[in-house]
Amino acid sequence: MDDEDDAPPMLVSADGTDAVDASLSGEMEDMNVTKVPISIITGYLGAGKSTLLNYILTARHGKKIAVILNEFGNTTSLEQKPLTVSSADSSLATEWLDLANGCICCSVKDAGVNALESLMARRGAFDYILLETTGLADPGNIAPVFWVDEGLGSSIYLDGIVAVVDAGGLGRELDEPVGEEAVEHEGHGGKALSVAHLQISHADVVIVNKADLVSEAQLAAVVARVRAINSLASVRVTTRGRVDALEGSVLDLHAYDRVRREDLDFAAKGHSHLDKAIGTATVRFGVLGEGGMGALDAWLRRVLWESKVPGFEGAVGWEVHRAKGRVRLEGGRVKMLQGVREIFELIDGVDVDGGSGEEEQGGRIVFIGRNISGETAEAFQKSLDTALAGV
Ligand SMILES: Nc1nc2c(ncn2[C@@H]2O[C@H](COP(=O)(O)OP(=O)(O)OP(=O)(O)O)[C@@H](O)[C@H]2O)c(=O)[nH]1
Repeated sequence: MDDEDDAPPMLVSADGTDAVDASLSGEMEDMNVTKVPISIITGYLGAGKSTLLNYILTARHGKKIAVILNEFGNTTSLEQKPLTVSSADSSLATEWLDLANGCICCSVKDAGVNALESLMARRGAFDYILLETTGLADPGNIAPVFWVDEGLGSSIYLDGIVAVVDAGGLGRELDEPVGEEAVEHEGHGGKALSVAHLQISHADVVIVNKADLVSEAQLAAVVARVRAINSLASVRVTTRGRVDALEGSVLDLHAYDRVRREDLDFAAKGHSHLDKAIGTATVRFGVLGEGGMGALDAWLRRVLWESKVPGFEGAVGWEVHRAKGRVRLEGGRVKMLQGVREIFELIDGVDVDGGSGEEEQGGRIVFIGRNISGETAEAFQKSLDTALAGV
């Protein structure tokens, strides 16, 4: 939070003094203030999503929150037509409830982006949006709609994805998915992938809920399993969704517009092999010049857009769910990489870390996804080394 990466740009007057034109600063404020954060709450059936939402809505946070309970479970139609999901009855979008803590809650039991657009027409009435998905939703299909869509992107920004898991039931959901729960059967030498895997691998925060129903040892095992699946996410243990501090732990994560060094540190320290279906690969590289940056960008396109590891075409059966990284450029500039599935973005950052630590002598990218471990992870590194050699 106190990372200088996140500081708003300073306004400096044309004559070089620090004075800032008041009207200009007012305008800039207006532009910034109107962007509303949206957090996506996913989680398996009955894991405690509604309980967490109720807790958030009644907690003290001084925010006016709009809640959308939606039917994004049908991800296929959303994927095909992200902006034309129709709302059956737009009148449902205006049911406002006053909550005891001054929070205004608008519950939209509706199906998609149109609901959000009609919600945004009431801009000013709320300053945060929580979207609760159905238990079977795949967040990898939903996140890009809010993250990169131009129309919505100008009024909303994706703050983070929160996955709620049931401490007692998670093992079975991961290991023995049945029916719709099993999204991918074994193949390419990998393990079956469940909806629970997908929800955890895409999450920025995982809430391990129903802690009261398991022993300390079971709880520790579940937390370790979650960390093995997603070493980039932070993990919070709760009973009835009662998270200690909401801001920074569930709300206001800024998980898509910043990448702090410590975000990558944990993932880079190696990962346990408690889960066979989802793995982590960390690639490292030196400080890049312009040519190197171009080569990295081209390599990322091959990997993320075409699902190919250049030079290692035999490496198949893997898929990237989440990618985060920091690239150090000559001259002290930093670029931050954010990726969900095939979509990625390289955002300008500031080199606040100064490259002091050993880890930060160059750049790092962490990939999380299906069958990404061992040989595939090695192939990623060797392939990138070749791509960057001699540039
Ligand atoms: N013992 C215990 N029960 C919990 C906890 N959290 C939620 N529950 C109960 O578990 C049940 C399911 O919780 P919900 O919050 O409705 O779960 P959900 O994920 O919204 O469920 P769906 O919308 O059906 O997917 C409810 O009966 C809750 O009261 C917890 O930490 N401990």
